[in-house]
This record gives sequence, structure tokens and C-alpha cells, in this order.
Amino acid sequence: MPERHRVAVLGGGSFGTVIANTMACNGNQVALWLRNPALAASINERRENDEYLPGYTIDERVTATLDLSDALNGIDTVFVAVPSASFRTVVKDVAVQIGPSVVVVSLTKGIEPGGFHLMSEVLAQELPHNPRAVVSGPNLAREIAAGQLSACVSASPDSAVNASIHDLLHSDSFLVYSSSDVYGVELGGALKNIYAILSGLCHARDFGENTIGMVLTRALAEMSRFAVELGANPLTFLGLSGVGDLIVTCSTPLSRNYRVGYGLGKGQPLAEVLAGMDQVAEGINTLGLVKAEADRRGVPMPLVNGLYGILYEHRPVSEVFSDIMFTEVARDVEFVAS
Ligand SMILES: NC(=O)C1=CN([C@@H]2O[C@H](COP(=O)(O)OP(=O)(O)OC[C@H]3O[C@@H](n4cnc5c(N)ncnc54)[C@H](OP(=O)(O)O)[C@@H]3O)[C@@H](O)[C@H]2O)C=CC1
Ligand SMILES: O=C(CO)COP(=O)(O)O
Repeated sequence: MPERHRVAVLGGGSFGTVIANTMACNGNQVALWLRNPALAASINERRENDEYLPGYTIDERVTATLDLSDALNGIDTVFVAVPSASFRTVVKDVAVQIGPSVVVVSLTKGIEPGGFHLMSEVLAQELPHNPRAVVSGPNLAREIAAGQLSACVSASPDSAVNASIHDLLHSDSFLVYSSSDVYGVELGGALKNIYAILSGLCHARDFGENTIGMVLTRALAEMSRFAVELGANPLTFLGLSGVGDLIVTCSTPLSRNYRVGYGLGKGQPLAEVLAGMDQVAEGINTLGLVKAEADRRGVPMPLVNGLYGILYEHRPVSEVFSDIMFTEVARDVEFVAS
């Protein structure tokens, strides 16, 4: 296969690695920037990310590097796959090293504290002249690595940018769809993490499938309502990056956020659950940020409020569920039906 594009992926965690490899397997030359020398050596010498995705063979066209300027040299597209807490720091470093024609893509599913900035907003602030996009969807890294058929959505106001991302990433096992609703696509990915925690908690408490079905339906109503307030298209939430990602992340212990909720549901304190995780669970920070923003905007979010009560105010799960399901239900049902 001829060499096609030169791209960089920033962040050598599970998702950065699998996206880098997907593009490499499509014939592109990929620089994977990370900060752990032992991991870089593992990728370059043994073709394996033995920390985040052991057993997954990485294509020869992926080169791991610790040097950001080396990674950005001669590229046409850069994908950012670091947790939201580090996103702006990394993007600021990128901004002084790339030209205005380089496409910048966020893979991150989180929100920046201190102003409630979405990742697309951070990109617009730090790289105002570059073409930009976000990619989101039901994309458990380990399933993509296992070759399971998966699909994502690339969102940009510029259809040529979406087409270029399709060209880099689309394959027989990883399908790329397009959208112009950037806020809707990225908010779906960020908000579902909150409900994955809630779902893990429900599963740990052996709630019935009917109950969980109701909770997830209300989650979809609640996340759409919040996102519409921020300017998203509600129909986006009926697609892959909305209900698609909500279903996946709320259904499996492969999700870190689900595992956090499961641990809490089994009675583990939050600090203990997090101490046992070596990967990011974005939903924890997103929960506090969304609650504050929803309160500020006057958006009703009973599930968010309830989960916040359990996590940060030590409210009993049974009391919270009684509040959510009986006191607040009329308002949500009204929204779903409208
Ligand atoms: N995993 C998944 O299934 C999916 C994840 N995502 C999203 O992608 C983002 C990344 O997730 P994922 O790869 O799974 O996370 P992981 O926890 O697997 O890895 C995080 C990576 O980010 C790196 N990192 C953190 N801070 C910095 C920094 N300041 N500079 C450079 N590198 C940094 C870490 O480096 P180090 O190892 O040195 O600490 C690590 O390589 C998250 O927002 C997540 O929600 C989206 C879709 C699917
Ligand atoms: O976003 C994901 C799947 O689409 C991954 O979810 P977790 O971050 O909860 O593992």
C-alpha cells in the first residue's frame, strides 16, 4: 500500500494507540507522541503498547516519539488523545509548532474546568486559524483493537475536513460517518460518561433490566436537554455519538466510567475506586462541571443531581433513587414525549 499521509497522534494511552494504528493500517505514516520512554521503546522495538493495550500488534508505520516537534514535523493532521485535564496544555505547545493548514482533531471526551469549555472551544481559542474537528462515538479502545466492527462520527462545520478524516481512518472494521454538529457530537461523548457511572452503580445494586432501561432513557432525555441549551442539535443524540455511545458505555465493565459506578455501588469509597484505576475516567470531573453549569443555566438534570449527591454528599443510593424516580419523573417524561 503506498504511503498516503503523515499524521501525528498525541497521547499514547489506549485510545491514542488504537487510532494511531488504525490510520497506520490504512497506509498512513503515524507519529505517536507520548511521554514514557519505556513505552516508546516497547512500541518501536516490540510493536506493542504493553502498558495500555498489551497483546495488540502495532503496525510498522507507527513511530513512537517523546519529542513533540519531531511528531509534528511534516504532518497534515494532528489528533489529540490526552485527557481533558491536559488538553489545553498540550494544544498550546502544538499551536506554536504547526502551520495554519494542519487539521487539528480532538478525540477527547471531557470538559475543561474553569469556564466550562468543550474541547472544540479550546481548539478554537488556541488554534483559531486551523481547520478543526472532533471525533466521537461508541468506541471502546479494546474492541477496536480486537478488530470488532465499530463506527465513529467526525464532526466539523467544514465537509472537506470530515472527508479528510474519513480518508485517514475509515476501514472495513472502523467506519467513519460525518456531522456538522460539533457541539452535539462532542457533548454526547462527554455527557454519557456521567450516565455510565450511574449505570455501573445500578448494575452493582442488581437493578432490573426494566429499571436500567428507564434510567438510560431518562439519561438520553437529560443529556439532550442540556446539550440543546448549549446549542447542539437534539437529533444528534439519536445517532452514534449520542445514544450509540450511551448504550455501549452504560453496558459494559470495559468502560472505566462504568467500573467506577460499579465499585461505588458495591460500597467502595470513591477515593478507593480511583486509586485502583490507572486510566482516566472523565465522568468524575464532568459530573461536577455539568451540575454547576446546569444549575447556572437552570437546566433540570435530576440524574446528574442524584449522582452528584451520591458521590459528593454521601446521600444513600436508595434515597436518591426514590427522589429521582418519583418526585422528578413528571418533568422528564414530559420532555421525552415532546
Ligand atoms: N479508551 C477508550 O475506549 C476511549 C477513550 N476516549 C477518550 O480519549 C481520551 C484519552 O483516553 P485514553 O487513551 O483511553 O486514556 P488512558 O488513560 O488510556 O491514557 C491517557 C494517556 O494520556 C497521556 N497523558 C495524560 N496527560 C498528558 C500530558 N499532559 N501530556 C502528554 N500525555 C498525557 C497519558 O500519558 P502517561 O501514560 O505518560 O500518563 C496516557 O498515555 C479521554 O478523554 C477518553 O475519554 C475516547 C474514546 C474511547
Ligand atoms: O468512550 C468510551 C467508549 O466510547 C470509553 O469509555 P470509558 O472512558 O468509560 O472507558
